[in-house]
Formats: sequence, structure tokens, C-alpha cells
Amino acid sequence: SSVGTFPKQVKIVEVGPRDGLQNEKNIIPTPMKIKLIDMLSEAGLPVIEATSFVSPKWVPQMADHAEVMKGIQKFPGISYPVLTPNFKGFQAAVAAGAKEVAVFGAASELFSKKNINCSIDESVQRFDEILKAARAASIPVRGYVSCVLGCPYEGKISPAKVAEVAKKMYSVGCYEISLGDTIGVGTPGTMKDMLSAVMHEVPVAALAVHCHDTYGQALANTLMALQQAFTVLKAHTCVPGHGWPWRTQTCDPALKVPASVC
Ligand SMILES: CC(C)(COP(=O)([O-])OP(=O)([O-])OC[C@H]1O[C@@H](n2cnc3c(N)ncnc32)[C@H](O)[C@@H]1OP(=O)([O-])[O-])[C@@H](O)C(=O)NCCC(=O)NCCSC(=O)C[C@@](C)(O)CC(=O)[O-]
Repeated sequence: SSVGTFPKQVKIVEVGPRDGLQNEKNIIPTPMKIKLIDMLSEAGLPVIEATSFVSPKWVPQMADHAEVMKGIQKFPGISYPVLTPNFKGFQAAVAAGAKEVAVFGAASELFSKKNINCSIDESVQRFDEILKAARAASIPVRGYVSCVLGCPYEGKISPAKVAEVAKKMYSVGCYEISLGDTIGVGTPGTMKDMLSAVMHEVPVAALAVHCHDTYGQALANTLMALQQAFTVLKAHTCVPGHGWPWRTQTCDPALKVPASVC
């Protein structure tokens, strides 16, 4: 009976080669990373986050970003976005052949400082600079908001704060906002409250969730997010034939994408 309460289509963004590997202490050989990404491509995943163009002093495991990008097979129809924290990273990513990038901010001031060494407001300014250059180069930019259900330094984060940051990132031009339960402390209840607040500010079809499984709640939280998305999508109508921002495909009437994101 629950089958009718999910969206008909779901986009999965595979982040293993980046999020999965970035904290590994032992440096994984570049050919092994390339092999992993090629195997994920062969498995048919539509989007594979390949690496991140961050400072090697901050994340040594991702220091081989350019070699990874150059070495992987680019399967037709598969996107290989990479993380870019600043303009320097964006330029390096484009030079290495990236066709899509992701910027990453946080709903927690302390986490922002510890992760990308700037305040939330400063991060949005940096993203704006990336977005302007990306627009000129026709490169789509995805946005992450970390700590949406809790922060390792600040504890609870209010849904209103998450909505505020998500709105800012959407407003500067991120085509999709991925809401990260960075430390996996969310529950279906807190996920529901957070999404309700964010959905007032960002169209549901432009939202994604990124759930860590620290306490075994990731699947339950994802289920809640899908059900909530379905409830909101069901209430909207779509204008067929309109293109997605930054995207070439036309919107799918079956998805009932709100006209506001077409
Ligand atoms: C943002 C910075 C660079 C600021 O770091 P900073 O130290 O403030 O940067 P800076 O501008 O002062 O530069 C310091 C040095 O870094 C270099 N540098 C500067 N930028 C780059 C770059 N792009 N690529 C390569 N090198 C760079 C720069 O050239 C300089 O080199 P030096 O002169 O000392 O030799 C740093 O904090 C950083 O790289 N942070 C990345 C942290 C990170 O990757 N975290 C994990 C990803 S986020 C995540 O996992 C969450 C997510 C997305 O999965 C969702 C969720 O679960 O919540």
C-alpha cells in the first residue's frame, strides 16, 4: 500500500569515490580509485561524484583529483560532478575536464569554519563567484548544505536556519540543494520537520537528501523524505516542455515538477 506514496522516479547521486574515500587514512592508489569509478559507471549509476578539488593540505586523500578526472572512462549519459570549495578549485576542476561541480556550505557556523574556513555568509559569496563563472561556461552547480539535522560542534540546528541557508544557495543559482545529515543524527521526525521548513523556501523538485547511517537511520530518513516529497509534488502541476535550469532534458509530466523550477 505504501508503493503509491513515493515519487515515480528518483535520482541517485553515488558519492562513494568522494565522500566514501575522503576520510580514509591510508592513501588509496589513483588507479584503484579510477577502477572503482569505472565499475560504478558499468553498474549503470546516472551520477557519480568522482573527487573533490579541495586543498590537499585539508584533505590529502583527494590530492590526485586531476589524475582521477583524466583517468576515468566518461560513459555517455553519466555525470561525474566534483566538489569545488572556492574559485581556485572551480578553475582546476574545469581544467581537468569537469562538466558539473558542487559547492558545499553548512547550516552551522562552526562547521562552516572548520570545514571550509569561512563563515556561512562568506561561503555564499564564494559560491556566487563560482556560480557566475559556471553560468558563463554552462556548467551546472549543485549545492550541499551540511549539518541539516545536527552539528558535531553546535548540536541541534534549527530547521529555520537550514531553510535560510538552502534558500541562499538556491538563490545564487545552485540547480539542486542536497541536504546533508553529516553526522547521521537525524530521525524520521527531525527529517520531516526540517524538510517542511526547507520546502517553503526551495521547490521540492530541486531538493535532495544525503543521509549518513551512523545510527542506522539513513534508510528510514530517506523513506520519510521520499514520502514527504511525494505529498508535495502531488499537489503541484507541471508545465510540459519547459527545460530544467542548467539541464537539457525537458520536465517529465509524470513527475509533476512544479512550474517554478522548470
Ligand atoms: C576551502 C579551503 C581551500 C580553504 O582553506 P584555507 O586554508 O582557508 O585556504 P587559503 O585560500 O588560505 O589557501 C591556503 C592554501 O591552500 C591552497 N588552496 C586553496 N584552495 C585550494 C583548492 N581549491 N585546491 C587546492 N589548493 C587550494 C592555497 O593555494 C594555499 O596554498 P599554499 O599557498 O599554502 O601552498 C579548505 O578549507 C578546504 O579545502 N576545505 C575542504 C574540506 C573538505 O573537503 N571537506 C569535506 C567535503 S564536505 C563534506 O564531506 C560534506 C558533504 C558534502 O558530504 C555533505 C554532508 O555530509 O554534509
